[in-house]
Amino acid sequence: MRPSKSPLTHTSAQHRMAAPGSSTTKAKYLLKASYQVVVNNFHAVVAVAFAAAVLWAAQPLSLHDLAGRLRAVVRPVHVLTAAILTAALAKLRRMRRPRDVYLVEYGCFRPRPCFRAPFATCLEHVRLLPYLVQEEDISWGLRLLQRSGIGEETCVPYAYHYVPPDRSLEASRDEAELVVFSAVDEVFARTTVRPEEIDVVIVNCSIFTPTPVLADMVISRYELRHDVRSVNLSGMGCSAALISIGLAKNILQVAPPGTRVLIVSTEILSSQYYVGMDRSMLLPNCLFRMGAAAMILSNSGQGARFRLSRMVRTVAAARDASYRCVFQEEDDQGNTGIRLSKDLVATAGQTLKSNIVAFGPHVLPASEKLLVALSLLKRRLLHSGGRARLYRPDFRTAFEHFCIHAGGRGVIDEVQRGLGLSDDEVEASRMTLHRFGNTSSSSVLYELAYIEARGRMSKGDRVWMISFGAGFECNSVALECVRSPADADGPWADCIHRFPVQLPKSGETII
Ligand SMILES: CC(C)(COP(=O)(O)OP(=O)(O)OC[C@H]1O[C@@H](n2cnc3c(N)ncnc32)[C@H](O)[C@@H]1OP(=O)(O)O)[C@@H](O)C(=O)NCCC(=O)NCCSC(=O)CC(=O)O
Repeated sequence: MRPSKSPLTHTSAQHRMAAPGSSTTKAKYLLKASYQVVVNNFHAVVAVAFAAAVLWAAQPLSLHDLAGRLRAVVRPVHVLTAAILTAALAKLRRMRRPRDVYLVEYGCFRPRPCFRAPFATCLEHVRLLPYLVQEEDISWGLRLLQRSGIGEETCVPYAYHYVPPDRSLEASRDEAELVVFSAVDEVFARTTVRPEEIDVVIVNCSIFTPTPVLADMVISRYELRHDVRSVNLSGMGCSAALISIGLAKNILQVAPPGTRVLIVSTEILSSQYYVGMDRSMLLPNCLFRMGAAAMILSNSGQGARFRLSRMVRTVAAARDASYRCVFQEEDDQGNTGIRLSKDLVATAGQTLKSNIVAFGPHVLPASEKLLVALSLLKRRLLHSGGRARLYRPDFRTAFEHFCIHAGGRGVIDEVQRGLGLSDDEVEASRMTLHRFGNTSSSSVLYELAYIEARGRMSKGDRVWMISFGAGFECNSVALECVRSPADADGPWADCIHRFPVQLPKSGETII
């Protein structure tokens, strides 16, 4: 059974439809709604006006006279030619259009409670480690953890529970087998697709790239066909799930009908535990948690859950500061880790801006595009340079749901501010960060699962997935729900009744 909508939170659609209070806001609301209806249905409005004008002009004529005049002008051969031409044009258009691509189903790894890393455990664990000796650094880490948006239920791999952490290849492989196979088992359990029906496998994992690669590990475990194609993406950070989706989409648009791609998105943490003292490199120990998601994509819509529409990638690696934002390197003592720059949040904001400049025109309705164009024109005409504010398009007119990479509280704050979203609209991201932590590339799928587990996804709803990652990249994917979920199972099954939870205000510490 799908849980009912919380009385405290409403969906973005409900939020937008809420009746405004005062008469001025009511008038503004009506004006905006009428503007949107007219501009977004411009063709229909013109057609209706034209038909009305014709009818008005033909008013003195009787129906019989009108039919007679039409017969005199339009011959059967004209009608036949027009019908053949229309059918041929429609066929040509269909042939030239790339094939539609669908997300058939997805599944996420749900960690068992034995993997939990509550704050008290982290604190005790870190005090037992031989590396972090400064009490000052320990309290800094705890403060950061408490303010990061991460909750008490997030999970780390077995390797992190050891003192000292087990950073061996074997530990990483064990973690990979656990999270990847659980996610793939889940996606197969949720569809009628069988492993032997998979034609292409794409696995993305940034840090851990064993030989043979993780894609081969999946092929071996599920005994996929000998002619299966495989791709393994590494080093592409937290935005790699959407990169994999983009790659699958490109393949499926030219592949024979019925082709299926299995995508696995994960980050394997075991070998990555940073044991030095550099704070920028300690940050990933605080933020990253275990997770994985598997997806089946196809160019056949049979049984599919979502249709993919636009995908836009923005790669800012040409700018040195962006390139070094998420950087794997050795510290002064030779300890390897990922350095997260203090500029990351600002860089994410800038890259998002470039991304929406490219993405917006494809997804926004005409009413929003017109307002952007008018504000650009105003700036030009007034020669005001940067002084006249550009209109910020309202992406809530294009999407009902937002899945923003749960990179950290700062990242979600920045996107919420940049896009002007309400707390309800970023709820899925904040709750995912709270319950599962930063699970890297798979986080957007946990967010999609949250929206579905809350019973908010309906047929026709549009979803915007936004991810950020090393490079530095900002990627966007638009999806449209073609079938709502049969159940609310998935990674949230055992805890959704407790969500949304009240989060500490930014800057507040708990202990
Ligand atoms: C970590 C935070 C929750 C902390 O927020 P706070 O509200 O506590 O305030 P704050 O920003 O002033 O930070 C608190 C303390 O941490 C320090 N601090 C913050 N960021 C730091 C960094 N990158 N390196 C070193 N120190 C850092 C500050 O100097 C300050 O220290 P002092 O207390 O001494 O003054 C937030 O800044 C945040 O969410 N940042 C973004 C996290 C991030 O980079 N996520 C992306 C992960 S990468 C990813 O997801 C993509 C990928 O891997 O590809």
